[in-house]
Amino acid sequence: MQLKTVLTERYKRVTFWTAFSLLLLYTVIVWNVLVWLILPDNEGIQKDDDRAASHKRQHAANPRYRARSLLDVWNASVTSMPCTPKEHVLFIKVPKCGSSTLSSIILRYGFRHSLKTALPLGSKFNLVSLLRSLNDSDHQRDKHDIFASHVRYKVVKDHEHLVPNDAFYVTIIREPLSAFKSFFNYRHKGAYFGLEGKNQLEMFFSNSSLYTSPEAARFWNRMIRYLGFKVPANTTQSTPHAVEEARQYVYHIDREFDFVIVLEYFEECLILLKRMLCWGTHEFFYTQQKTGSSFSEDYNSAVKEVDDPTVVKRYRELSYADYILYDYFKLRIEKVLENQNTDFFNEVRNFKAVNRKVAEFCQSNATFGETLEMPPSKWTSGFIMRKEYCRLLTFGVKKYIKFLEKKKFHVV
Ligand SMILES: Nc1ncnc2c1ncn2[C@@H]1O[C@H](COP(=O)(O)OS(=O)(=O)O)[C@@H](OP(=O)(O)O)[C@H]1O
Repeated sequence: MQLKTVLTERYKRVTFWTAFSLLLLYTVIVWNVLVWLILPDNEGIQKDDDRAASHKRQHAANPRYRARSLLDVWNASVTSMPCTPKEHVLFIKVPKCGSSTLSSIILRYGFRHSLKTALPLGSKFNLVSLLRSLNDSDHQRDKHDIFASHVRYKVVKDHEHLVPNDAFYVTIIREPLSAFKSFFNYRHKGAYFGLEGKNQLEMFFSNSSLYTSPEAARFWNRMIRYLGFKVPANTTQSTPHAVEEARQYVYHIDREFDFVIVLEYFEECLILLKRMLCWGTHEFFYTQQKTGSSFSEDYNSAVKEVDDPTVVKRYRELSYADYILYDYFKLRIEKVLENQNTDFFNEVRNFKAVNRKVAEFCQSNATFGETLEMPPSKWTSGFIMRKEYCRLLTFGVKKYIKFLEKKKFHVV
């Protein structure tokens, strides 16, 4: 009886341990099969994690990322954003339309958020150089997050494989005659045509041998041509056919771009852009870049203030396609603004006031280390801004290129 009990007990133990071992073996096999089945994904995840970790490491080690701390944005801001910031932006920087001001806003965003930015190679700031950079074998495989250098839309279209599919397409235009005046002054065209003193533009447009000269042929429709429109040959004056072609191209631009900013409504457009991109208000602070008077002392009297009706009429005829472009998008923005509520206009007012304070602080004699403190408001994140941050605000494209190349931002 005792022997039987002992045998039964042993039998039970053996059965238990056999069953346990089999179960363990089964678990190990199933586990291995599962691991084998999902291994490629795991590896992918691991690689991504490694990449993210190395990305973060680079940030920590790279002195240029210290730039972020120069503007401490208070998280307690009332403007919490229930949207995801768009980080793929293609900005077509139409010359003499306030494009450098907007470009530096966008480049700064790319810089502060460590985005991959398409920049010209070396210190040469021209289309050829940007193209060389885009065609560079190291870059060719990768898409770029940010495009904000001078580059014609046609060139971008030819390199569309480098632009993320979800990129936000934005450009800027300006009242055509103002843009032309800015160009005329910046490129010293008065001196080129032997004009001196006041009212140079009036003299230029009252002399047909000047405004019909081969040199002047490239003066007209500069904005729409930059945006890719081929002005039909021999149509310096608008004909119904030429007008229709230009109008069709403007519709095309409207379809291709998410937003066409009109300089005359710059701040309003910045707030609309801020909402569309879901960026913080502080990302849009700016100081005005490339003002005409900084290139020529007599800009105002020689060019800018010229409002002779003949000049206006002649320029309108010669640049008819730019006016079709401008009138269309100006009307568009005015309609958008008509539909905004008081909150929007209060936000614009608030932005102007805060940006003015920022600009004053940056233009003041405050020394490095001094700060500007802005409390949160209904629309603006509160922030503490150190004087050094002003450099980021005033940097133009060329400077960004230089220090992005060096991968350094010296804060002390
Ligand atoms: N925010 C804002 N509001 C109004 N006007 C502004 C603004 N930012 C730049 N500007 C004016 O835009 C002109 C310079 O244009 P760009 O920056 O496109 O020039 S450039 O092509 O990059 O050289 C130049 O115009 P002019 O002064 O008439 O020459 C700038 O003064």
